[in-house]
Amino acid sequence: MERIEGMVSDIVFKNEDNGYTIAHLANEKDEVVIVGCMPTLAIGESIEVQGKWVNHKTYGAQFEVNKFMPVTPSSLEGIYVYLSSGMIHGIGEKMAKRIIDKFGVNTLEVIQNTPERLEEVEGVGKKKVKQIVKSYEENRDLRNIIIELSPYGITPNYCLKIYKKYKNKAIDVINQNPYRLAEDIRGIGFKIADNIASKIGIDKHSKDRIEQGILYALHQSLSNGNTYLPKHILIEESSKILDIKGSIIEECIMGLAYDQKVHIEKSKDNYLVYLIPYYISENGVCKQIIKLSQCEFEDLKIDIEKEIQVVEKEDDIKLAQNQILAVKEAINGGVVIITGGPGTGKTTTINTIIKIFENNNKEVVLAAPTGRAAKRMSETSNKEAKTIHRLLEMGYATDSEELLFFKDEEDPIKADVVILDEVSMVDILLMYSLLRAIKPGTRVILVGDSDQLPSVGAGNVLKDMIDSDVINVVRLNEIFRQAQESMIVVNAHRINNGEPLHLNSKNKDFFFIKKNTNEEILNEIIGLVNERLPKFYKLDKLKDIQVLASMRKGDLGVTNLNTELQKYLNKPDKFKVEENFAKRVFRVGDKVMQIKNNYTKKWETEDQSDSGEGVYNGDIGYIYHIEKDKKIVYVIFDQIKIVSYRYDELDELDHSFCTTIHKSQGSEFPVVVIPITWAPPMLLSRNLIYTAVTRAKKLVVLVGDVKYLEYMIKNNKTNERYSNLSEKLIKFKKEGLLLK
Ligand SMILES: Nc1ncnc2c1ncn2[C@@H]1O[C@H](COP(=O)(O)OP(=O)(O)OP(=O)(O)O)[C@@H](O)[C@H]1O
Repeated sequence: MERIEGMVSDIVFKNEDNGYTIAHLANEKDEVVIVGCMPTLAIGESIEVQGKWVNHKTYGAQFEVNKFMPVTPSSLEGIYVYLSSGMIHGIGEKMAKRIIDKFGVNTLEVIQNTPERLEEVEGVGKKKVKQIVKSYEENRDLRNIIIELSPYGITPNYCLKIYKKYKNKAIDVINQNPYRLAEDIRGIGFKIADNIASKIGIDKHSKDRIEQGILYALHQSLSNGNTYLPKHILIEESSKILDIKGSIIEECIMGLAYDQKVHIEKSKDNYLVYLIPYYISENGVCKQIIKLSQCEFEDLKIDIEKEIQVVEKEDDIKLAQNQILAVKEAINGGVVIITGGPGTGKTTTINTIIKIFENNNKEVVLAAPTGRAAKRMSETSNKEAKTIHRLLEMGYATDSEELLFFKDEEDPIKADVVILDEVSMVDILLMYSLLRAIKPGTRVILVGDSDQLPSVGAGNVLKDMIDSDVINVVRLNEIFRQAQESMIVVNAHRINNGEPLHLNSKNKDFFFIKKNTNEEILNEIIGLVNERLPKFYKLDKLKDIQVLASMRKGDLGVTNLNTELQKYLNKPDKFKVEENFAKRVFRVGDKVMQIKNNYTKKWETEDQSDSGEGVYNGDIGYIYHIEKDKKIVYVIFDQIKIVSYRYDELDELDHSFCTTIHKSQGSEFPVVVIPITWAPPMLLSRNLIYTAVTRAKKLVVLVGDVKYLEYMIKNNKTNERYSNLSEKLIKFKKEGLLLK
C-alpha cells in the first residue's frame, strides 16, 4: 500500500449520505486527486492517505484511499522540517536526521527536558548541546506558530515560510487577517486562507475576505489567458467563490481600485478590471511599440534591391514579391511583423534580412521565447539566438529571491536590429519586458504564425497586434514549390482554411489510421512507435518519433500514454537502475522533459570540459544515471549536457515519450504521432491540431476516429480571451499618444 502526505487544497465532490469524497491533495511536489470514503475531510486539513493508484477512464490517474489520518506537527517529518530549518543553530539537515533517528517522535521532548541526552547522537558534544538548547529557546516563536497553526492543517513547512515572512508577528497577522497569507505566501491560496479565517471566526462579509476573493477570481482568470475581466463577469465569478451578493462585491472592487490593487478602465460601455502588472504591461506594450515604430531611424543609405540581389546570388534563390516587401519594410521601417504558415518562406526571409544588415555592419540580435525555439533559430540562421529571458539577462538582485530582468530602459539591449521568432508564444508580460529594453532607433522584427495556439500566459499579443492594423504587417502566403511537395505543409494550410485533408496519398508524409476504440488506438500507437515506424523509415524510436496528445487525462492522455509507452520503449531491465516516485517510475534510459524554466540549474559535460546554467521548459533529455544512495537522478540534454536532479526536485521533470501539444509549441520533430479521439470541445480545436501537425518535419501519423479530426478542423472558435491590446493600440495611435 502506498502513502501520500499533503494538505487538502480543494474538495471537488462530497456525497453527504455515504461520505464518498473527491478531493485535491497538495504537497511541495505535486497536487493529486484522491477519492474514497472521507466524510470528515475539510479544505486546509493536513492528512496522510494510504491506498493505491488507479487509472480512471476519463479523469486519468487518481489515488484510491483506503485509510486516511490527520498529520500532526509531532510527526517525524514535521520535527525534521523544524530541526533542519536552519532556525536552530548547530543543526543542519544531516544532524537533524541523526537526532530523529535516535529519538523519533520524542525528539522535541528530549531537547526541552533532557537535552544532555543529545550527546548520545554522533557528532554532538557539550558545546553543541548548549547551542541547540539556546537556539531552541530563542525560537519559541516558530514553535508557537507550529503549535497554533497545526489545528488549521498548516504543515510545518508552511509554518516555516510564514515565520520567515512575518517573524514574531506571525500569529497576530494571521489572527487579524489570515487572507494576507494568500497574498504573501506562495503555496497558500485563497481557499486555505479562507478556511483558517472561518475557523478563527472571521465574518463572511469582512472586507478582507471579499477583496481576497475578488483578487483570487482575477488570478484564476489569468490561467485562461485573460489579461482582464469585464466588471460584471468578475462580480459573477467572485460571487460564486465567496457566496456573497454581487452588490457588496461591486463596492469592494471600487475599494481595491482605490488602494491600487486593481485598475479599472472604461472601454466603450464596459468596465475592465485588471491586476496591476497586466494593466501596466498592456499599456506599456502599446506605448513602446508605437514609439519604436515611429521614431527616427538611421538611414542605411543602401540600394535595397541591389543588396537583395547579392544575397539571392549567394544563396541561389529568387525571393517572392512578399518576401522582398518584408525585407524592405524591415530595413526602411522601425517595427515590422512578418507572419505566415509553414513553408511560406519566413526563415528564408529572416536569413536575407540578417545578411543585409550584417553586410552593412549592423549588429543583429536573435531571440525566441523558449530554449527549443531559440536553438532551432540558431540552427536555421547559423547565428546565435538566445531565449528572451537570457537576452534580458534574467537573474537575482542582491538580497532578493525574486528573479528579474537586468535589461530595461535604463540599460537597454545593445543592438541595431532585434529579430524575434515564434512571437505567438510570447505573453503580454514578457512582451512588455522585452519592448521596454529596446531603445528607440533599434529596428524590431517580429516573426510568427498567428494561427498557432496562443501563449500559455495571458494575452493574445501577436494576433492582437496584427488585428489592430497599427503595426506594419507583411503576410507571407505563397507556399513554395519545395514546400508544396509536403502534405504536412499542404494539409496545415488546408486545416487553416477549414478544408478536408489529403490523407494517405502514396509516397507522401501524412497518414490517417482509422481505429475506433481507445484501446485500439493505444495499441496501434504502441505498435507504430515501437516497431513499424522505426523499421520502415529507419528511425530511432526514442529520438525521432514524438507522440503528442491534446490532454493529460484519460486512456489517451499524456499520463497514461507515457506509462504505456515506457513499458515498450524502455522496458525494465536488471541493468537499468530505477526508482519509484508515487505514481511514476523513473528508469535509466527514460525520455524526459523539463517542465518549467530553471534559469540557474547547472549543467556540465561528462569530462567537465564545458559547463553552463539553464534548463528550460520543453527541453527533452534522457535519464543517464540514478544514484540511489545520493538520491540523485542525472539527465542528459542535447547529447552532452548532464544535469543532476535531487529526488525532491523531480517535480521539474515529466516523462516525454508523449507530451501535450501545448508543450510541443516551438519544437520540431522528424515524426509526430497523434491520437485523434474524444476530448472536451475546447481541446478539439483547429489551432490545436494545426500546431500539432506543424511540429512534424518528415511524417505525420494520426490514429483514431476521423470524425473528431473533422470536428477539430471545423472548430475555429479559438477560445476567446479577454485582452484589450488591439483596441488600445488603435486608440493610442488615434489619440497621438506618442513619444511622451
Ligand atoms: N523565394 C523562394 N523561392 C523558392 N523557394 C523558396 C523561397 N523561399 C523559401 N523557399 C523554400 O520554401 C521552403 C520553406 O521556406 P522556409 O523554411 O523559409 O519557410 P518557413 O515559413 O520558415 O517554414 P517553416 O515555418 O515550416 O519552417 C524551403 O524549402 C525554402 O528553401
